[in-house]
Amino acid sequence: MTNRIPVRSTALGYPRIGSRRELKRALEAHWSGRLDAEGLERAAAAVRAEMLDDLAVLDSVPTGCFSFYDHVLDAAFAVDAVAPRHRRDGDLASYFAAARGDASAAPLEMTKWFDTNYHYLVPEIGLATVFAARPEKAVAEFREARERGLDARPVLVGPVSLLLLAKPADGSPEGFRPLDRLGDLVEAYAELLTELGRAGAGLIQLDEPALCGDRSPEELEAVAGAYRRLVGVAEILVAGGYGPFGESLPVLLDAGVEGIALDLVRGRSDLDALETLNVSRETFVLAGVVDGRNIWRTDLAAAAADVERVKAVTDRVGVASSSSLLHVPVDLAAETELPAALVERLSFARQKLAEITALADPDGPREPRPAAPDSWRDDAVRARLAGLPEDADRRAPYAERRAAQAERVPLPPLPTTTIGSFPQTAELRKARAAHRQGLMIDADYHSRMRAEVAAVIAEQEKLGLDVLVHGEPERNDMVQYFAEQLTGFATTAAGWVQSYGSRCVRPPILYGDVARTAPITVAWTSYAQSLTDKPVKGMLTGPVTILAWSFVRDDQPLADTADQVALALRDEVADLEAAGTAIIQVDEPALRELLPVRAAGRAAYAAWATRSFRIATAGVRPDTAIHTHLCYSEFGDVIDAIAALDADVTSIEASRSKMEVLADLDRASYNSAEFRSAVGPGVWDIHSPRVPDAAEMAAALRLAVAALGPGRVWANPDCGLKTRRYEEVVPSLEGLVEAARTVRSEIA
Ligand code: MET
Ligand SMILES: [Zn+2]
Repeated sequence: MTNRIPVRSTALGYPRIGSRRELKRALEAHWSGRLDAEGLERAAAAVRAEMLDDLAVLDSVPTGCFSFYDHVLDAAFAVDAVAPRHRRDGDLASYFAAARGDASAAPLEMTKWFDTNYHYLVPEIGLATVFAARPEKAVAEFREARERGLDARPVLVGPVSLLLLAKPADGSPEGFRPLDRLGDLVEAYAELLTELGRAGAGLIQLDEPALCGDRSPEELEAVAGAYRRLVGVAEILVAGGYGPFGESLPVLLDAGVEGIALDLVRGRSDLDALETLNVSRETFVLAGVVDGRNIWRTDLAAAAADVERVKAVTDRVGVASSSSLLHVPVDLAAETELPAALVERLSFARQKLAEITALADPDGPREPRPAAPDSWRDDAVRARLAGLPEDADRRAPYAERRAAQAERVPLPPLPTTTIGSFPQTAELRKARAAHRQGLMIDADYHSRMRAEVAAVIAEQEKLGLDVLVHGEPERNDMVQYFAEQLTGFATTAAGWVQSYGSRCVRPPILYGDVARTAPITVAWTSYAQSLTDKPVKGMLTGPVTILAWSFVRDDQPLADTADQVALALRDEVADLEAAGTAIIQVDEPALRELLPVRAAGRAAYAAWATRSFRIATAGVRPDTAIHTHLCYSEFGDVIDAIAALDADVTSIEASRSKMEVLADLDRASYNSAEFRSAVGPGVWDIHSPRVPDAAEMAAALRLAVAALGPGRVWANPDCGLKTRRYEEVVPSLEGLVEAARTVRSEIA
């Protein structure tokens, strides 16, 4: 080990889509054939140059965090772990084939990155995967930074996380786990590190976020072996970034890594552990005190105190972000419309770099974060929540509800419905843009949207669906739409955050107490209902999803914030019911996303998350049906929580995962004698342009009937139809109605 302090200030990673989403535009132009590979590379170089301009204020500059699509895919390509079906002429073509698929090959699966709304591509690793170092990207980006005279630090996803995030390649033998290939993979990493060293790299950062999850003794053994091998090759900084390293911390330190980057925002228990571990004063620790996941200004006094605690343990301490800054927008300066009191309390990526350098400067500012202004507080909401009866989240027993609902809205077995949205056509988006820019007056915009609702109702009547929707044409986004109409929320002009590939989202900012000032959706639902005798579902977004897809205040527990959102929704639900709506769907697609990475936090999460949903929904009469919808797979972990939502009908993603969810449902309280609620396992994968035929949807419905019993199955797609085109929607729904009729006649 060296005695120098290698890093005083750094970030673990940085937004890479361009401050004005330049890379998004270049990628989409390239994919549509309007920009050649050279043009794309020019745009990418400009984005990297902008990143380096920003990062230059740090004394150690992370490199290699640029990506054409995804950093996990970059790591797979850096060790040549490319599935045979994705190999094309040229690396870039192979890379995009893996990321997006093409006519001859399905893409890699995409899934959520820890408890974030970022999606990574899942590498496929098998016994036949041949690892080989492909250091070109890492070396080139390192050199780009060095040529500017910066002290550059290459960053790569580490080998253990790469394998833990991977899935077994098709055809792998029973029991094979990608981690079984760690020994071979580590040799490829050793070569990557060697090549980076040859190019002049000193410290190299390996991201091991998977070590922020629960790891078995066997996995820890593997971690120890891998790092003992790699520390001989380079000076390695291991970063996590999504919680505490916990049991992995002593393993990494024992393996002799040069340094460790701790997440002192979400992984504060590592700080306590560090104090008891008896580490050498030579240990190099990066104190991740600037939150990489949220947009609040850092409390510099509190952060400096944490840095001091680390300094009491070791002599080599640097200041860093808690995770990559990938999860926050680039620049607060782009927001000119936000209220001053909010701006003063915010910090986006560029502002966070300034906070990091300030904290690294012994004479830098140390002011605490200013307290929230009184105007952000709503005592009425607080009083109402405090006075909420203990049983405000409880409804009548399911059996009683079921009978009352069947009487109020008689439906055939296997009722057909959709999830809410109908296609957001180019024309609708144009109208919305014109309205936003002030080029279309409110009245014209509303009549345009009402005409769309009427068309969507007419289409559904023609198709013969049983439970209709208004189609959500008026909603720009299922969270932002509600955020715009609730107090305590702000929306940004340019606060884009990468969600996957070229896709970015603009999460609203939930800064204060939340309340509803007027009904939000009632007029739309009532109008739709006035056009048809069939029941029209009311359509709301649930409290957990609203939180998950926003930047949320961090000055009180998430549970309290969720309850405030729930109360606002409870009023909306009550107004829908008063307007005569018999079925109200409250979507919770993000229920799985906020599930804590470690098992220890999960029960508490499930308790508050499901209670907030029930607060939102339990105010209704027994004869009003509450539906919910979830659409990202891996339900196994949250199946009991889904049951605890106590919805009357749950529609759920099932077709991509080949109805596997039915097995999970079988284990859940769904099957308990007192709670046998209905389920709509999606029989049409709306994430693909493919039109399924009636026979295949009927086969899926038969599986569902066999698993759940005929009285409990609904027929519906996997998710809303907003991203699809009518050319796909109409024939698919025709097939769905036909499939339901076929299976209905079989069980009659
Ligand atoms: C991501 S879940 C989407 C649910 C919403 N009701 C829709 O149909 O679009
Ligand atoms: Zn969905």
